[in-house]
Amino acid sequence: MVVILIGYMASGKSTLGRILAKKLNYEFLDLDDFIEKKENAAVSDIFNLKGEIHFRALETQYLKELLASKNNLVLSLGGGTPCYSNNMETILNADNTKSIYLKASIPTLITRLKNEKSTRPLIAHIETDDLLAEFIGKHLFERSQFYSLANATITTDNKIANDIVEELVLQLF
Ligand SMILES: Nc1ncnc2c1ncn2[C@@H]1O[C@H](COP(=O)(O)OP(=O)(O)OP(=O)(O)O)[C@@H](O)[C@H]1O
Ligand SMILES: O=C(O)C1=C[C@@H](O)[C@@H](O)[C@H](O)C1
Ligand SMILES: [Mg+2]
Repeated sequence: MVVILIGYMASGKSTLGRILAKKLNYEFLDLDDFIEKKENAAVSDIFNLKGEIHFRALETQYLKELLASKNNLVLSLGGGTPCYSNNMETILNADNTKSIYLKASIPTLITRLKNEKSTRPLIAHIETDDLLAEFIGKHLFERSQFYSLANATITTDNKIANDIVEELVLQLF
């Protein structure tokens, strides 16, 4: 099986994906990290030097490659992956694949992202906390239509990572 973790920036995809993979004895890949290795460049540099459209094309290309070639894999997507190039359709139609939306509330995301803006090119330039909060609210609203297509949704607010992973396992088997 390929388990795909979906969610907004800072929803916990990378953190929880790593723990889940260990528990299942599956390989773990983070799509952002995979792109960085393949392209030998940081995601923020790809955005800044070649533009978001180029990044989205790479993201779709590597997502398809991984879905076609891997099994026993936990794959954490980038925050925007489900929202471009019919990627959600690709994921839902892939064989032996289960997608899970890690749903975090706006206040939780704001708290986390305030401290972690610099590595995330879509928000790195937002200067004040108020503007960041406004951006996240609107952006999450636009993206929720894609995220909520996942096979299952798990709310993550006020839960410790290990408990969320227990819930994830219950959704899978
Ligand atoms: N359940 C949790 N409780 C508290 N903090 C958490 C939890 N899950 C993740 N975090 C923290 O939230 C931050 C974001 O987590 P993580 O990097 O895993 O998110 P992500 O979804 O992979 O983000 P991105 O899409 O930007 O790669 C990290 O500092 C992580 O330690
Ligand atoms: O939410 C997004 O669109 C992004 C999230 C990150 O995981 C990276 O894929 C990149 O910074 C874009
Ligand atoms: Mg991540």
